[in-house]
Amino acid sequence: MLTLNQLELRNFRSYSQFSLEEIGPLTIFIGNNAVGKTNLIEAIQLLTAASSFRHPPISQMVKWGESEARLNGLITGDGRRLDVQLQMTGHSKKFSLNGNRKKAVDFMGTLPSVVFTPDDLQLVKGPSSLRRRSLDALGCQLSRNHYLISKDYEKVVQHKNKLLKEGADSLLLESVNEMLTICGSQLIAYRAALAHRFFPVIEQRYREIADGEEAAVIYAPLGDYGEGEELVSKSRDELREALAKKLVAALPQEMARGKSLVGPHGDKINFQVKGMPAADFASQGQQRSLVLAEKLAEVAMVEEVLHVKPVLLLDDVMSELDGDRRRAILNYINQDVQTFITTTHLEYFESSLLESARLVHL
Ligand SMILES: Nc1ncnc2c1ncn2[C@@H]1O[C@H](COP(=O)(O)OP(=O)(O)OP(=O)(O)O)[C@@H](O)[C@H]1O
Repeated sequence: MLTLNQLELRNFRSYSQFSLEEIGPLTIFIGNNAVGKTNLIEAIQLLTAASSFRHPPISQMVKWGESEARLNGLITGDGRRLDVQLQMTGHSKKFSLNGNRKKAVDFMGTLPSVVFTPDDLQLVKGPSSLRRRSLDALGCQLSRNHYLISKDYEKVVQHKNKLLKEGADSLLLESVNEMLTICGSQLIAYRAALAHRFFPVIEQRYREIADGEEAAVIYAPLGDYGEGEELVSKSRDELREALAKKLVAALPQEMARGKSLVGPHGDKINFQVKGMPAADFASQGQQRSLVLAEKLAEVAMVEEVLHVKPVLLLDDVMSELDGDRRRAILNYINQDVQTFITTTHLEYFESSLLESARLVHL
């Protein structure tokens, strides 16, 4: 099993220097508010998933007054020793693996991670963009193509929005729509394939956490193209045609509003509990169970697809969960997933767990 064995931060956020060696299966970072706990979770996420859940500009991560930040990690296991490094200056990020420069896309599969923060509790009732981002973040860690296509699609939509704002003519917009159709239908196909595999795992985890209560997660991007089995059975050509038609129909309205309105950047992903839309009806407890089910399902998916156990990063979520839901997470931790937890108080943890943890006071 691959694990993060050493971690070193230099001039990263609030840290001039921080290092931790011989890291074991469970580490708990304890400290007061603003002491730098989340900064450590972010550093580990950058060295594993090559991204930060905070989505900051690079310059924000370099310690104030410094010109360069550096993160180093040593990943060991399965007879391997991997030195991972991320150097950040004002505008650039450089990843390297065993001294060789890597693109983010080639770096991110080395040791994946799943992160759970209090912000994730907005996933159920918050805007669809949060659920799309969450699905794509998993997809990007699982598949190089998902990453590349979502980046390409983002660029084309940005370009189209710029043209729409500038009042470009329909001929130019139609040619951009052709590119959008190609990348967009591919992105839909990747999302559909992932959702088809991933959502039943969320539903299963939810049943386990919520005493058999039924939940569903639904991705139906192209209206009458259905969801689940029906959607994944569509060929790439069918998806392309369906998206192209929608883009043609929407163009006059897009030109009038100066904004791109159709495509996977507007896809809806919705949770249901007992057949009802969770965004409208789920209680606080049901929302927490859904998000927890999603996170545990992410761990399972990474393991199933990449045959690597991800690192689990739990940023200050224990205080947000009740006893049963905390136990559901801690059960997972027992199933040997290397885990990092931040907390301001240790009272949320059972003594047996604390005995097996390394406590790092900040
Ligand atoms: N680029 C930076 N340079 C210096 N300090 C920074 C930088 N970015 C963030 N900080 C500081 O890091 C601190 C926040 O750290 P962090 O978010 O890790 O806190 P935390 O321990 O998780 O707190 P809480 O328990 O309140 O969530 C703040 O004091 C902030 O000012």
